[in-house]
Amino acid sequence: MLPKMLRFHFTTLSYFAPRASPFPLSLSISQAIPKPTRLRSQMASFSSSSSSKLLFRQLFEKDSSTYTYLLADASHPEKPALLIDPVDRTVDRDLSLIEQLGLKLVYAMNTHVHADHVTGTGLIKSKVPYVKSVISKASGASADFYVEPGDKIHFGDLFLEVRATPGHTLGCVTYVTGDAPDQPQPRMAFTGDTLLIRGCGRTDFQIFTLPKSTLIYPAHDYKGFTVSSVGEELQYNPRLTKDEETFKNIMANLNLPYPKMIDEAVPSNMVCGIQSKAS
Ligand SMILES: N[C@@H](CCC(=O)N[C@@H](CSS)C(=O)NCC(=O)O)C(=O)O
Ligand SMILES: [Fe+2]
Repeated sequence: MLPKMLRFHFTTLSYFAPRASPFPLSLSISQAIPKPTRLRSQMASFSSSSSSKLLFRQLFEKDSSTYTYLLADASHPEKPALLIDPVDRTVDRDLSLIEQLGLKLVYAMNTHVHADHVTGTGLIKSKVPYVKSVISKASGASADFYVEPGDKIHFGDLFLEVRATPGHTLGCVTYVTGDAPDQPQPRMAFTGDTLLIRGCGRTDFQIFTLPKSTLIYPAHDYKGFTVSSVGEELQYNPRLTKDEETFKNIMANLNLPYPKMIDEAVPSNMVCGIQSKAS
């Protein structure tokens, strides 16, 4: 299993979204489902602004120890925002915060199909109809837009890159802040469950091709950590610093309990959190 997880999956986009986008704020996504869509890879035109334009919040859902991340381009007139890995039971809290901050939520995204909680994306869409849900094509789940490795998700002048980081689930992706002059530095990687702080769901070394200064924001933490970096995890992650055989042995003997919500969470998350609707 491990060698497969180490493979690189970057792709060159072969087609792009048309310039006239029906999507609010002229963001990158312009095609609608039902066909899986690709995101425009064109870079946003750069201004001389600094990384201070990124508004960032790390939110926590205690029952599943899940982190939800809020990112927005605070310098853009419409303050477009996105949520990564929202949880259904904290949707009202998240939407209230977004309103208080004067942001316009445009994307509700998942790093993967979660097994331990129901995603908030469907509920968010029912409350804020113009929000579009996003998940990887490889996840097999339904959403408004499907991303693939190498795609870029623009919000205002900022964007996230999509990296394939399978292992925990086949369709796990990591969303990474752009490597460009006016993008936030250090880079930030939203790793889902692929890489946890001093742990992992399943490893994927693709994350470790990022600069050591890259900040790591996983989907869960069970020990009280909030953030790490590629350099720290390379040095101190008790699983990923082992050789392959030892790693396989550790992962085969985690003896984690069956996630309490898996029977409800996975079917729901395959349809964006609401079973009666497509997305
Ligand atoms: N007890 C929790 C489930 C905990 C769990 O299995 N966490 C997953 C990520 S959520 S799919 C995991 O990969 N954990 C790795 C670890 O080392 O803990 C519940 O019942 O929901
Ligand atoms: Fe998970």
